[in-house]
Amino acid sequence: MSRITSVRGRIVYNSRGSRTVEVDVISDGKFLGRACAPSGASVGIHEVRNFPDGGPEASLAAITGSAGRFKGLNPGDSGAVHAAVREMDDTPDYSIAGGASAFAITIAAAYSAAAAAGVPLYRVLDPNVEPRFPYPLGNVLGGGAHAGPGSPDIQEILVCATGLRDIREAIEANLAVHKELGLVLRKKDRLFAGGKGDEGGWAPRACSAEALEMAAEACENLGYALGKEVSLGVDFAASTQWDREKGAYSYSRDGFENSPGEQIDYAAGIIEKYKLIYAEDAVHEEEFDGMAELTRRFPGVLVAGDDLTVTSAAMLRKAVKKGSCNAAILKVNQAGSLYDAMKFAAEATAGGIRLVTSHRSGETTDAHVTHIGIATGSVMLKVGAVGGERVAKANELIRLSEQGLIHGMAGI
Ligand SMILES: C=C(OP(=O)(O)O)C(=O)O
Ligand SMILES: [Mg+2]
Repeated sequence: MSRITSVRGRIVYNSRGSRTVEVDVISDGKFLGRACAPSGASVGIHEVRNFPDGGPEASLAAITGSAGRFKGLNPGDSGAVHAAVREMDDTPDYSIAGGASAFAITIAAAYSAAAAAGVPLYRVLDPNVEPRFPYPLGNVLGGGAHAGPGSPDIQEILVCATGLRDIREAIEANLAVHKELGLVLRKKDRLFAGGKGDEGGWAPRACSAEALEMAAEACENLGYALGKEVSLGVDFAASTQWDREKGAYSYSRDGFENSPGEQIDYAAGIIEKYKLIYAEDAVHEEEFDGMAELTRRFPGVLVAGDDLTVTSAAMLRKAVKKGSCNAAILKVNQAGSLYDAMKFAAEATAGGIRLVTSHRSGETTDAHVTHIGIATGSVMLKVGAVGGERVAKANELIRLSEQGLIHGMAGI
């Protein structure tokens, strides 16, 4: 059995050019596992803290100070690695070391175990998984917290080739829609300079309604019938619009306000008009009942929680009890430790909730999210469409397809 022989952290940079932590775990003096922590921009109130007071440097100090705790552990024993992480920081929200430290150590350890065993990471995460390719869910247009003023209020317009059965075709369909949408935007707005949001989706000066129309037009120009070969999805990230004092959703760019009831009808109207396959956080993160209404109204759509469920088993239990979603985003750094995220995944699957494993807006070039999506039986992989840190995840799907060990696409 392999044993961890060293743990070392360093400060590197994420896709926003911000400082983050990366960890190297080495087992048996030679098997390297490396992981780098991402960061969100639209962060759920119940997520763990990514960094403590003192920022990435404080996380690095915690990693360096605790490196000895991990020595001698089996890198593939996620429970033991998690327990050592909890000795480093036993606060519920990782306020001492930051969730980024827990994230990077636990994923780097799993990678080191995979290197030692000579198997893909997804096999270490679940040795019994019957692997399938999750459908890539690509951000083609960004707004909200991911793009500058003047961009749409809704955060993400997404595309997913749910009608295609080949992973390369599914990736290429997303890329084709992204390209075509760039052409549509240039045609409609001669001043459009090709700006993009944090996740690589175009960030035009347009309201949400115009943005949705142009995304649909791009799909149709390519000959895709919406809801057939290719479907649209939306991450409303509605907590960004929610104004608690007013008790209303304020769409300041789009120029309207929605009461809580109107917000449900607004989201329902978009789901119907554009035949969405995927609708995330359509109401704010504490509105479990509003989410439940949408879940009841649209059983054929993935009505997903992200800020609602924050990769927390406790929040998920509440959502399941209330029927607030039929799908949930899995972002390891919302939970901090990979161990807790995998427990969340198991509980979601047992509760009939479909999983969508996701990147963050401030990403890294790592591709572990691809393996986590496969290991958890996720139906979709929300990893963006373009940008080096986004295609890194799609390219890992292509590499894995060459091994011939993954049989077909996930059933949505
Ligand atoms: C990926 C997302 O953005 P962030 O990482 O900013 O939370 C999201 O909200 O789904
Ligand atoms: Mg989201």
